[in-house]
Amino acid sequence: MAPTPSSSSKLNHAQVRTPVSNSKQRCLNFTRNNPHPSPNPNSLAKENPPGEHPVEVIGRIRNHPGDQKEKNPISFLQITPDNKTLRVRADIGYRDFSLDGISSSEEEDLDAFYQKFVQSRINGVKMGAKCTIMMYGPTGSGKSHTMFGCSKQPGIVYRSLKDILGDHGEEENGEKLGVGTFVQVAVLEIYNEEIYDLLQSNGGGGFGIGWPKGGSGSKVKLEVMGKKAKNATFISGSEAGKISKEIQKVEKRRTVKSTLCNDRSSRSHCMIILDVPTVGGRLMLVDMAGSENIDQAGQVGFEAKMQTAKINQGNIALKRVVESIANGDSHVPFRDSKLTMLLQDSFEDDQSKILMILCASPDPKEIHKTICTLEYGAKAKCIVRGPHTPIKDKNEDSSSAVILGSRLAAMDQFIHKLQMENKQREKERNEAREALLKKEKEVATLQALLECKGSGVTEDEINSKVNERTRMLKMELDRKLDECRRMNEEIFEMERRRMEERILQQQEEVEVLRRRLQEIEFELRNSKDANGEQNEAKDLDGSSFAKRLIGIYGDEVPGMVKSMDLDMGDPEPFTREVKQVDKAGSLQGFLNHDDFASQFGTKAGLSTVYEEEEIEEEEEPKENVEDEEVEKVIIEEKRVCSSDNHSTPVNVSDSSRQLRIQNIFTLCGHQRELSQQIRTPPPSKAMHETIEPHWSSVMAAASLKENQNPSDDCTDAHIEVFVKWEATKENTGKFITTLKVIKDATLADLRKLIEIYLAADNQAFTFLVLGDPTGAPVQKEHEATLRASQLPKCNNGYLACLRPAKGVQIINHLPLTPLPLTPLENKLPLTPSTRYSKQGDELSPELSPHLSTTPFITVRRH
Ligand SMILES: Nc1ncnc2c1ncn2[C@@H]1O[C@H](COP(=O)(O)OP(=O)(O)OP(=O)(O)O)[C@@H](O)[C@H]1O
Repeated sequence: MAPTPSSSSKLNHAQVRTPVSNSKQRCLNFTRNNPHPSPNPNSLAKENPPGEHPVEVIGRIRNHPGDQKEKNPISFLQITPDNKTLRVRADIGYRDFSLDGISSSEEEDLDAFYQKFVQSRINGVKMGAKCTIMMYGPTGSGKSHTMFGCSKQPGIVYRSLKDILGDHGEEENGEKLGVGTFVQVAVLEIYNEEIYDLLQSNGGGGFGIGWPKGGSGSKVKLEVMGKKAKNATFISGSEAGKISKEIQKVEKRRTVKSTLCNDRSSRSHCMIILDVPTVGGRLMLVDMAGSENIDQAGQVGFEAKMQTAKINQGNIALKRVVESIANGDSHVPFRDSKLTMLLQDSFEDDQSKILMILCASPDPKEIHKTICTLEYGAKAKCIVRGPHTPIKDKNEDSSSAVILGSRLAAMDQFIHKLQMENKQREKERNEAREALLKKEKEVATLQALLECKGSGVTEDEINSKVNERTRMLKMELDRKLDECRRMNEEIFEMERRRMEERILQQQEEVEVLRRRLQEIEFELRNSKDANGEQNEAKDLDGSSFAKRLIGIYGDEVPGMVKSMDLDMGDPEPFTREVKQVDKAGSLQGFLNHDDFASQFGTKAGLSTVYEEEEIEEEEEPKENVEDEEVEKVIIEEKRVCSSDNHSTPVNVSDSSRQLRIQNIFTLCGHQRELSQQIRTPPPSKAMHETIEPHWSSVMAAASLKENQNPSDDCTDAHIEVFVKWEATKENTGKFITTLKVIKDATLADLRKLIEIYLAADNQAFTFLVLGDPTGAPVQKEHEATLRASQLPKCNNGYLACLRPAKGVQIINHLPLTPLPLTPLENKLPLTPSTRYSKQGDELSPELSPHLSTTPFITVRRH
């Protein structure tokens, strides 16, 4: 075939496209451009000693496709640490494939891969070796990517060129490169079982469906002659860059088509034949079409299916060739496909080596294809080249016996290898089975244990424990309950005893009191005898009083105990002092505790309220007033019992004891009667001096004559004033008290007394001038100018009517709730009602109800 002038003219001297026959071209270049003698083929033959494996198989696992990377972070492919075995894991188990090397593109990029597995081969080619590098694998597994690379990383083709020709340009190292190495490159495509010369173009014609749309013209079909493509065009050159560019251009002319497996699936096998004529080296780079089957490729239609079938024809033929060589078949079907025809030399030439790169995808969906690819590679790896390769056309004289012997030896080796592998697998399987059995036993043991533990034993244990615990808790609870009960009983018993003791103590006290009273009664009787007839009535009354008292306390009234209990707990006991004032208004004195103690002993201290009963005795001569205790006015005061307030300190315990008893009497109202019988000692000087002279005179004159008939005490010097509230719709006009004051006492003086009386109630009031038709209240500033004797007269006394200040309610002196001493109160022999009932006709009709409803007990406040 004549060279194409046009193509020749386009290229420089180093890049000549010369469509000549292989033999011619080789011969030409070898003689013309090789100044150095080619390496001795025998020396290369020595590098491939008989019986060695001419096919080296390397696995390359591509990256995870972008979208699947995160979905399948763990690949089903596992590389052993020695990088020689690839384990394919499936649900049912795994399979190990022993290869000459395995590389994962995630760990080793193209550059690393090339340096590790390819570069040494290329260096051999540079030195004159023959090497075929084949990319085998399913579509989309990265064959083209590894072979041609991408924009970022050049593939094996361009790196090889660079390694063989060097990195430098011609201008820089022209001398060296020009003289040294140059290469001839042919680019062929096997598509549809036709060989096309990608470096040649028909300039416009087309080959129909499948041809590149952007191509500048139709591709030139080549015939196969022997084991070579006849008239294939070569690019000759020593500049790697330029040649690479040319290859890049024609690479795009490859037939590609979008399939289900690959957007730009190579529908053809691409073969780049790179001769290094100077040394006789040859590099054949084969990027095979995808090894997928027709269905997987998703081709529709008869023609498309035919295409796929034809593409696969090359793969299938190659597979058969590999198998038959590996099997030592007498006939190797090289002629079954154009691809195998062109690769025949690679397999048969003793000096030729094959590097088969098995491309696989880490996608688990591709597991089946991956396994097929690896099986294929494993088989290729088993190819053994005998000491005398049966290349008939070279060694016509070789005896068939020798060939057969070497093949048998290879077969034996292969079988032995397989047997070893089988043994290894068997061993592994046995080990795995043993491990499995062991695990199963363990599981069974654990299960048995679990069942054993899960049986009724545990339940019984739990139940017994629960019962035990419940019993213990119950016992503890019972014990605690018993303890509580015992404690309760003890406390109750203790309290009972204490109460009994108290009662006994109080009974004793009452007994003592009773005895003392009897003594007093006795003394009184004696004194009565001495004082004549006048006192007789008193004695009688006194004796009756004493009898009553004894009767009352001898009765063991429950209320009594109660009242004493109440008083015992009083932290600030109050004591009463009696100011006894004679009719002349002179202060007789206070009854202090010492006097009480001397008179009644330490156990009893009674504050007494004098009560005049003998109204008939009021006409007694004045001169006898001092000697006789006839008319005594009592002012009742509350005072905190403390040592400061007394001239003589009192023993605290005795004092409180006295106070308690005194309070009982006070509450009972009997102390009046008691005091009636007692000769009141003169007031202490200190006390007497503490009272302001004028005020003391008023005070002395004033007395709370609750139980006394006012008429009894009216003298020339003193007047009696009945104090009551004004009767209105809301208030019934209650009687408050009767005051005995000196005649000159003013309303202001009265106010003071009344205020003392009402102190606890704190009720503001104004005096009303009764008799005044307007009933006008007396202005407070006028009170000092108005005399008590100017008040309206009433029952030998005077009536002071008080109007409560606005908004102030009159407090009823009667207790709202009955006191605990009600039974005793009810026993009081003297009540105002009884007293006034006697003389009710003497009282004005308005005053009578007030007086009758004013119980004496109410005037005592604690
Ligand atoms: N190792 C890799 N790293 C990054 N991308 C890769 C790698 N291998 C393949 N690819 C990408 O995957 C896609 C398919 O790869 P490629 O064309 O090389 O597959 P193939 O085996 O040649 O398929 P076919 O047989 O159909 O031609 C491409 O886009 C390529 O860039």
